[in-house]
Amino acid sequence: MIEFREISKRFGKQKVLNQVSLQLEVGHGVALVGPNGSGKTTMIKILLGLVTSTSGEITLYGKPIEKQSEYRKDIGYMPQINRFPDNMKVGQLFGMLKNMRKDVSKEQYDLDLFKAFEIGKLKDKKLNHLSGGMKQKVSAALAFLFNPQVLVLDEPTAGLDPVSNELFKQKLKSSINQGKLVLITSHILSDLDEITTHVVYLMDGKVRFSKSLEQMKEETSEHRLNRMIAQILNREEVYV
Ligand SMILES: Nc1ncnc2c1ncn2[C@@H]1O[C@H](COP(=O)(O)OP(=O)(O)OP(=O)(O)O)[C@@H](O)[C@H]1O
Repeated sequence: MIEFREISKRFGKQKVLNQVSLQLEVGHGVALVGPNGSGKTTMIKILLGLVTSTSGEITLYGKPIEKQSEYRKDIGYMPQINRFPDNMKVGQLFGMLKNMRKDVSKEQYDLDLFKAFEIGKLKDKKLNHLSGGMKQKVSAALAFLFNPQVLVLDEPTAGLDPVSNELFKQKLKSSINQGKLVLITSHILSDLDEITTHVVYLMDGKVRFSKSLEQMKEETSEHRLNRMIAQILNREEVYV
């Protein structure tokens, strides 16, 4: 569905992504993991058109995204850092975005997280008065609101309390089961355990490995994501 074809990115002299090729399919829960600074957020931003690649291309259903303007509408995005308009109230933000997306009817809205996180109760609160976790909840509810086929979530669980974290994971699980594509980054691997169907491990701007969970389970005989990843990395180091 989405293909990264030899994507490279330089910031000045620094090569942040080095010929990254990757295929992402509907119905997959893809965990994009790797050390700090390995290029995860940059990959996501290139996919969303927020940063331009130095070379390579990304295609959606075989067509380069550069030539499409509407493709972003089908991607729900939760950024690592939320930048909401300071003086706006929560209710006003939802109202404004609904007005901008007249292409989606009310019946199509996905209000599961909006309801689960009780965002309605926050409608008169100013966005800059929200706590970090509340902002994450607003951001999560917005990412799902217009029922996109693809969800791109950059460290979405940071700051969520345990109950909200669980509600969020269940929502991700059911979205993947419904055939959506979820691309998620997190350093908290236990948060990814139940939702991941594929792991892409990025290191120094290169894909160190990209495997399905089944493949990783078979190769390692482990059940937890952190142990599987650690074993695969250790084993590869021996052979390098
Ligand atoms: N706008 C920018 N200008 C210059 N360098 C940048 C810019 N954005 C990112 N970088 C650099 O690119 C590298 C990769 O950053 P990126 O945010 O993609 O990493 P990450 O894997 O998401 O890291 P983390 O796990 O810490 O969130 C880092 O060295 C970062 O300093």
